[in-house]
Amino acid sequence: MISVSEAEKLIFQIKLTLKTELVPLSDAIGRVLAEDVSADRPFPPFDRVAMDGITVGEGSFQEGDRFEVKGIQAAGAPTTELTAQAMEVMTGAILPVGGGSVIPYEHLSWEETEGCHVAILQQPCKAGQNIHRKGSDRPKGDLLIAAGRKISSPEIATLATVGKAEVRVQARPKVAIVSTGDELVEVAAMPLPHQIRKSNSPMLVARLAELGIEAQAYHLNDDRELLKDGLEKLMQQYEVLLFTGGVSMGKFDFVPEVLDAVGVRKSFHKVKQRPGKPFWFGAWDSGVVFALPGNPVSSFFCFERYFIPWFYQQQGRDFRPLRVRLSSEVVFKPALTRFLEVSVRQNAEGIFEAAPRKGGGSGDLAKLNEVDGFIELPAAETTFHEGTFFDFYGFRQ
Ligand SMILES: Nc1nc2c(c(=O)[nH]1)N[C@H]1C(S)=C(S)[C@@H](COP(=O)(O)OP(=O)(O)OC[C@H]3O[C@@H](n4cnc5c(N)ncnc54)[C@H](O)[C@@H]3O)O[C@H]1N2
Ligand code: MOO
Repeated sequence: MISVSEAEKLIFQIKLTLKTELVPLSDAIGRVLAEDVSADRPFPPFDRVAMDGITVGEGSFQEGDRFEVKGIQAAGAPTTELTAQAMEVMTGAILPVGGGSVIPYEHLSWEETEGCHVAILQQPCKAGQNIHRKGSDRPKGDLLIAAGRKISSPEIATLATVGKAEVRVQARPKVAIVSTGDELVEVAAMPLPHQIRKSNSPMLVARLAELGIEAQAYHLNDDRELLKDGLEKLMQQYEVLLFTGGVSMGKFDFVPEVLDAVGVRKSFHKVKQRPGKPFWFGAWDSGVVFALPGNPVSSFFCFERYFIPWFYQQQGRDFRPLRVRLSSEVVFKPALTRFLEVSVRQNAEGIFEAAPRKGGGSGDLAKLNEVDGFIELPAAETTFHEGTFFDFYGFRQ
């Protein structure tokens, strides 16, 4: 049996070659950028008027200075030339030729003299004020976003402004979830006394959807031949197979031997952890298998602890668990890493406090409704003191 950190290391060694694809900008949110994005023009692309008011010629001016005002430069109108001492200009307009600074309406009073509009300055005006100079944010060709960034709304704005109606992003891995076990029936079915409804696949499909992955769910019964045939077909179509169940010591736990029979190379079977000890992991040339233990809490926690960080790594992103403070002492004797269910609240000082939640074992899926995630208690210790910080794997958004 290997440790959690050894398991993680072996998992991280497996790298998929993710393809890229073009998607419309409207579908790019949450995807990972697969191209560098540079400024197609200077930012801003012209000397941009930054306040509604008037533009006057070069130089600085004093309170009481007077300007004859003629004409108006609206946003969206091609540039014009200053034909008097000043021209009205609107925010977002290109600065008229001859304009040297912009004085907002709030700093002006007005007079009508012999058919002329005259603006009188009420405050001093600095040379060049209220002009957002061409290229002052970024020069043309400047790298704005490097490939590998997860696209959020600020990136959408940048992509839009450089004209990316279509964006090259990393393709998502093709993922199948395969539940196993003859005791399992469909969600809509009425189970017989010895049966239960499938809950692991809907849970994992939902969790993958939160990660932006649309996974397909399959079920294979506890039969070597059926498992082998099913597995061979799935390996043709998918890059990631998430098995649940059938990996421990039972007489019908055929998953490890069938994976071996079809040529999936085992990286490890069994990890010094609770829950999730019988976790199996391996890969074939173009894909990877996470064979998660069937108990719902074990399946879920192994998915959170191993699949999600691995998925981040495939995308070139860092996965950093939040550090949280244990709010009461915990004693755990076996020499296993303990993934302990906790509720987490931020206290008045801004620290995240993790309160352990007692409950059943790894079959107690109802308990998951009452927790926010789990903390990882290292195998080397048995007493975990109040006030100590641990890594937190949260599953609520
Ligand atoms: N002799 C031993 N027995 C067991 C060991 C062991 O080390 N030695 N480990 C125990 C631990 S720990 C776990 S975890 C389980 C994992 O076993 P399997 O991966 O083989 O899972 P199953 O036996 O198929 O199922 C376990 C349990 O979970 C329920 N289950 C399975 N799939 C689903 C699903 N899709 N939705 C809802 N519930 C599911 C299943 O009905 C079982 O009750 O093994 C222990 N045994
Ligand atoms: O490792 Mo199992 O998940 O304790 O029931």
